[in-house]
Amino acid sequence: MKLRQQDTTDLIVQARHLYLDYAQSNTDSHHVAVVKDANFAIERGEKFVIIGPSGCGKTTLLKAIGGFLTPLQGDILLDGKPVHKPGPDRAFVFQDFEQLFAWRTVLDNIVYALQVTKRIPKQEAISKARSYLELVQVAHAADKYPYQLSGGMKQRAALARALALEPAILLMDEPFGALDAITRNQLQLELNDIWQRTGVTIVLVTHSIQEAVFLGTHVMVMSSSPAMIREIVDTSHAEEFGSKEFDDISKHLRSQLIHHETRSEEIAQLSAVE
Ligand SMILES: Nc1ncnc2c1ncn2[C@@H]1O[C@H](COP(=O)(O)OP(=O)(O)OP(=O)(O)O)[C@@H](O)[C@H]1O
Repeated sequence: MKLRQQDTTDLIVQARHLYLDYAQSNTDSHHVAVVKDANFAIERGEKFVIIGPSGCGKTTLLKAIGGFLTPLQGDILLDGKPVHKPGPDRAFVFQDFEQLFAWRTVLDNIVYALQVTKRIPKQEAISKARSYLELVQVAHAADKYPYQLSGGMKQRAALARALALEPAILLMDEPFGALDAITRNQLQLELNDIWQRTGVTIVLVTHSIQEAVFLGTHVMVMSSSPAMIREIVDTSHAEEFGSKEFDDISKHLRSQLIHHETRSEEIAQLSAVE
C-alpha cells in the first residue's frame, strides 16, 4: 500500500497539530472536541478526499479550511498563511439540493455570487456565468429557477457557481451523496474532466469508498473516538473501476474503517455499489 510521502514543493494547504471543537469559549467545559492533532498537507492541483465514520469530523475539517471555524490549537495554512476567515479563494459545494437561491434563476445565482464576491461588472459576470454553465453542461437551464431543476441539474448549477468564482480550492461536502446512482457516476466522470481542464484543487468529503478511490489523488482516512487521521493513501494510480489496484486500495480502506469500529450500517453505506 502506497502511503503519502510528505512533499513540500507546492503545498496549498497545511494543517499542523490542528485541534478543532465547537466550544463557545475557552471556559466552556461541555464542549465537544472534534478533531485532534491533525497533520496533513494538500498539494496544489490535487483531489484530496476525506473519508471516515459518520460524525468523525470530516465536515468540521472542511469548515476549518473554509475559514468558518477557528482552531482551538494548531493552525491551517493556505499558501503558507494562517486561515482566519472565509475568502473567495475557497468555494463550497454541499450535498443539499437547496443551496441555490430559490428566488433567482440559475444564471442570476452565479451572476449575483460573482458581483458580491468579485465585484465585477454585470456584463462580464453574465459572460463568465454562461461559460461555466457550459462547462458543467447546464447552459440550457440558465433561465430556469432552482425548483424547475432535477437534483443533478441543481448540483451542476451549484458546481458552476463555485467554479465561476475561480477559487484556489473547491471544498465539496458529499456533493453527489443525494443523487441517484447513474447521475452520480456521470457527475463523478464530469468532475474529473472539469478538474483536468481547470486544474483547481479539490477537497472532497464522501461516504463512498468507491467514489474516494475513483476521484481522489489522495484519500485521507479519519477515525472516530478519538477523531484523528488514520492514514493518507496515494490513490492517483487507481482510477479505473475494477482494476486490481482499485480493488486492492478499496479493500485496504474498508479494512481501515472497520478496524476503527465503524458501525455496521456505516460500513454498508461506505461500501455501497454506486
Ligand atoms: N455546530 C456544531 N456545534 C456543536 N457540535 C457540532 C456542530 N457541528 C458538528 N458538531 C459535532 O461535531 C462532530 C463532527 O461533526 P461533522 O459534521 O464534522 O462530522 P462528519 O464526519 O462530517 O459527519 P457525517 O459523515 O455524518 O456528515 C459531531 O459529533 C457533531 O455532532
